[in-house]
Order: sequence, then structure tokens, then C-alpha cells
Amino acid sequence: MTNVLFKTPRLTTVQWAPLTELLRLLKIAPLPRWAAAVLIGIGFASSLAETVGITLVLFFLYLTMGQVELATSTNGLLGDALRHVASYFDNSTETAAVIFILIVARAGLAFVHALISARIGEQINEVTRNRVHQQYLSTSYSFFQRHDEAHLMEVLGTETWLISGAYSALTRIIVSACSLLLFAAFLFAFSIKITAVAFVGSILVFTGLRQLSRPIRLLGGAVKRVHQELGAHMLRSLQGMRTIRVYGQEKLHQARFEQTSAEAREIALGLARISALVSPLTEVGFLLVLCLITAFARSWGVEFATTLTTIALLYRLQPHVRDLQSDLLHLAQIEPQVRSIRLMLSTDDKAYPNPGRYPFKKLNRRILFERVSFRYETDSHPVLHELSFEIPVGKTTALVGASGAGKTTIVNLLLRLYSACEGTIWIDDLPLEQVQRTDWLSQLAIAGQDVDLIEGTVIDNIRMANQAASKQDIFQALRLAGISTFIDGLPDKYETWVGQHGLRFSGGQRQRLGLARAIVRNPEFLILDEAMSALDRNLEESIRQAIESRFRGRTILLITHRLETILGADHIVYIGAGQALAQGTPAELLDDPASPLSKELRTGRGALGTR
Ligand SMILES: Nc1ncnc2c1ncn2[C@@H]1O[C@H](COP(=O)(O)OP(=O)(O)OP(=O)(O)O)[C@@H](O)[C@H]1O
Repeated sequence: MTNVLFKTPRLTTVQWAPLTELLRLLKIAPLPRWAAAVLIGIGFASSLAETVGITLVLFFLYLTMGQVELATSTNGLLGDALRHVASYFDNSTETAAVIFILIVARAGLAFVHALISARIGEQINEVTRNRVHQQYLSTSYSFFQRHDEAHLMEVLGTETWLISGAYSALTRIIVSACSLLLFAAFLFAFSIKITAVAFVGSILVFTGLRQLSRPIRLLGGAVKRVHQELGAHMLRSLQGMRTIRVYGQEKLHQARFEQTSAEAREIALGLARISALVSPLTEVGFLLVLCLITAFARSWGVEFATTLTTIALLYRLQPHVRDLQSDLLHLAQIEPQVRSIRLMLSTDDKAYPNPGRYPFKKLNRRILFERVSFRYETDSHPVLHELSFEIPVGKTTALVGASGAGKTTIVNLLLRLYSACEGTIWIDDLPLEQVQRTDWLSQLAIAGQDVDLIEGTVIDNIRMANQAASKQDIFQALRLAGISTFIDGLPDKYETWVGQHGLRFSGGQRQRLGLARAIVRNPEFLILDEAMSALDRNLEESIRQAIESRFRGRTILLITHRLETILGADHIVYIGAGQALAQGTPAELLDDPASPLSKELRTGRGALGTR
């Protein structure tokens, strides 16, 4: 990913790459149809008001200096235009009034342009933000394994906000381009020769300034990288706060943060230095062009009025060229961010979970794994290899096996976080992938060893599993999970704020919150993946009994290393090296001297599969 983002396109494409990139992004987050036409129209009208205004200002000067005769005797279109103007206005007050109206009109148009541009820009920001967020929630779960959190935060939290700026720059580029065209048309009509000199000179200035685009783009890429690194440092410090302090790593982490922070400052300064060059270089470049024009005009004997008008127009043209350059450079600077948003929004390189076709009401007979193989990465070793076993409905099945045998992976497949690479998981008579995902998940709940607590209150955390749960349901679930007394004793009780890691709760309390969360869903199929591993035996036993009586007749999948729990199950599946090595009732497995369960029992362990 990082390589793709910072890969530098061929030099020939570098100049216009930022514009192309933005236009490609805008296709994904489309503009209202009328926007471009209206903005170009306003830009054009504004330029027209400006060019006509300049011509009138010149006429006004001739008028006040008593030089109208001389000016209107000029040949060519300028003479025609001035004669035309002279036939309308014979006093300076009227001319000044029209100039004033034109200036006000231009200012009004600029205001309307800014309003529309801001409105559409914010709309694009919003659409982009929402789509990136939606992308995070809808792409395959494995997508997140390949991207670091800092990058995902940077794209959603920072980069999506840059799009309105990019869009405003684009609209200003359109307006500046309109102005340039109109100025060029006026100049061309007044004097072809001078326009040719101005054109060649402007192209040289423009090309010279465009050379800044490459370093700016590279620095823009560096900004992205350094921001991402800063984000990674921040996440590390916040998420690893306890570890950093426990191991006394504060100085080291502060030093690393400061180093990246200093790098960010240097890059920002580099950008500021290059951007600051635009204005003086444009001014000097245009001054040279004006000198050239004056020299050529003299040697070609061009009339004074024509020379003066073209110079005035060219002088007014200069800010437009400068703005155009600044906006193009701004786009070049944020191109890496625009590209990263586009790549994030692109659906071509991403997989999406299959929503499934068939509605699903109730699990009736069994869940069957049939020769299921799975690997996390395409080229990695399979974690599950032609695994076959059954989870009978309405019973408690214990999944046993050594650490790393693949038990949680089986749960991940059942939760449809991943899909089997080969083989089929049957839900009664339907392959799991074909069952409507939302229907299937509505029947399911999981409590695990590590509980994903979110920023929010205790109630918010429990409601993650069931938004419709009443407070009464939540209290009952917490009671069943054996944590209600503790919560009742907290100053804010159920409104107590639970941080991301729930660090104010002990490991066992966090697990019980996770259990309450699963219980409140009232599932037909409950998965307990080492969900009580942090509890003492007595507490585990009492909660397990409470859960069993509450969910009697429903399907429970239990992953545990505790022997008593395993022996209390209706059905046991023993997993080893990604395969089911044995399965049956506890009695069947204990009676079979070859079964791994009876072998382990003979070794006299109190816990199974811990090797
Ligand atoms: N997201 C992942 N990406 C790559 N490999 C993974 C991922 N999750 C698990 N694995 C690998 O898959 C194998 C099985 O892991 P799994 O968590 O399913 O084992 P487990 O039987 O639940 O172990 P434990 O009892 O220790 O929880 C391990 O070798 C592990 O490294």
C-alpha cells in the first residue's frame, strides 16, 4: 500500500497528475450536475466584468486627461472599442459610475462563487468522509489486517477534510483559466503581434513555475508519510500507555515522537519555502515580459494607446497566473492524500463479504464443517486443513485443542469474518455463505477471552449486541454474568464510562461485561471462546450454570481448557493441527483409549490442550 502511494509517476505525467487524480476522485464522490456549469459561468462573467472594467478605466484616464481624441484615433479593435465607448459616455462621471458598477458586479460574483464553491466543497467532504467510513465497515475483515490503524485514521480523520480545499482549488483554476482565455482574446483583438510576444513570454514564465510542482509533490508525499508516522506514535502512546509506563519507556517514546515531529516541521517549512517562491517569481517573470513587450512595441511602432492597454491588461493578468500556479501547486501538494482516498474508496482491489441469498429463520439440526480448509494469507500455511466436524443443535459442544490449533479461526469462520478457502460449512442444508449474513448473525452471539470494549458507558457497551435492549434486559444480563453488584457499587453505576481498553475494570470484570453483552442478544447460538478464562473456578462454575439454565435447549459452542467444563458438555470436538482428531460425547471419547482426550486424562492434567 505504502509503495503504491508514494510511487512517482513518469515525469511527463507529473505536471497534470494532481488534476487527473482529483477528477478521478470526484467521479467517485460526484458533484451536483449544475455545479461545474454554474461555477464556470460565474468565473467567465467575473472575468468579463474585469476586462471590460480595465478598458473603461483606460478610457476614463484618457477622458480625464483630455486625450480621448488621440485614443479613439487608434487603429484596430481597440480604436473601434474606444470609439464605441466614447459614443456612449461623454463625461467622466458616467464612466466612473459604470466602472463602479462593474467592480461591484465582479465582487458580487466572487462572493457568490465563494459561497457555491464552499457549499459544494463541504458536500464533497461529507460524502467522501461517509463513503470512507462505509468502506471501512463493509470491506472484508482481512482488509484491516493489511492496513495499519494509523493509516486508516489518517485517511478518515484528516485526509477526507482536504477534499473541499482541493475542490475549491479546482474551481479557482477553472475561473483563472477563464480569465486567462478572456484576457488573451482581448489582447489578441487589440494587437496580434504583442499578444504573440505576451503569449510566448507567459508560457515561459508558466513553464518555469511548473517546475516547482515536482518538489512540491514529493514534499506532499513526505507530509503524508510523516503524518502517518505521527499518528502511529500517538496510537502507540495512547494504546500502550500502561506498557510504556510499566517498562519506563517514557523518554524513549517522547524522543521518537519529537524526532518525527521535527521532521514534520522541516517538511512543512520546505513546502512553505517553495510556495513562497510563486509570487515573486511570477512578478519578476511578468515584469520581464512587460519589458519585452515595450521593447517590441517600440520597434514595431505600435500605437501608444494599444501598448498601454495591452500592458494594463497583462498587468491585471498577473494575479490570475499567480493564483492559477498556486492552486495547481496546492493540488500537487495534496495529490498523495487525494490518491490515498481514491484508493481507499476504490472497490476494484477489495473483497466484500458475501451478503448471502437465502433468508434464514432458525437452526434446526446441525452445523457441519465438511473438509474445510482455511489460510489467512493466500500464500501462507493452512490453519485449517480439510477439517470436518459437527455442532449439534440444542446441545453444548466443547471445542478443545492445543494453543494455536485453530479454534478461534473456526469461530471467525462461523462469525463470517472470513470465508473458508475450500470445503463447506453447512447450516442445516444450506452452505453458510449462501445464508443471508444479517439473518445468520442475528441468531448468534459471542463472548471471548479479550473483550472489545468501546468508548462509551457500560450500557453503550452492552447495547452493542442489541440496540433495542431495554435497561431491564441489560440489568438482567449483567446479573446473569455476575457483574451487576460490582457495577451497582460504582459512583456512576451503569453510566460509568468504559475506555477503549476498559482498563478501570479487571480482566475478569471485562470478560463478564463481554458475557453480559452476548446474553443481552438472546441468541439461538452462543459462542463462548475462553469467555471465563480469567474467572476463578467457583465464579466460572456459577456463571456457567446460570448461562446453561438461561440458554437450555439452545446451541452453545464452548472453547475452554478447563477439564470439568469440557466433561460437562454434550459433545466434544478435539482439534489438532487444523483437523478434528476426535469427536463424540465425553463418555465416547473417554472410553476410547486412542482418543487424545483420554490420553491427556491419563497424563493427569486439570486442563486440556494447553501445550
Ligand atoms: N489474523 C491472523 N492472521 C494470520 N494468522 C493468524 C491470524 N489469526 C490467527 N492466526 C494463526 O492461526 C493459527 C490458529 O490460531 P487460532 O487463534 O485459531 O488458535 P487457537 O486454537 O484459538 O489458539 P489459542 O488456544 O491460543 O487461542 C495460529 O498459528 C495463528 O498464528
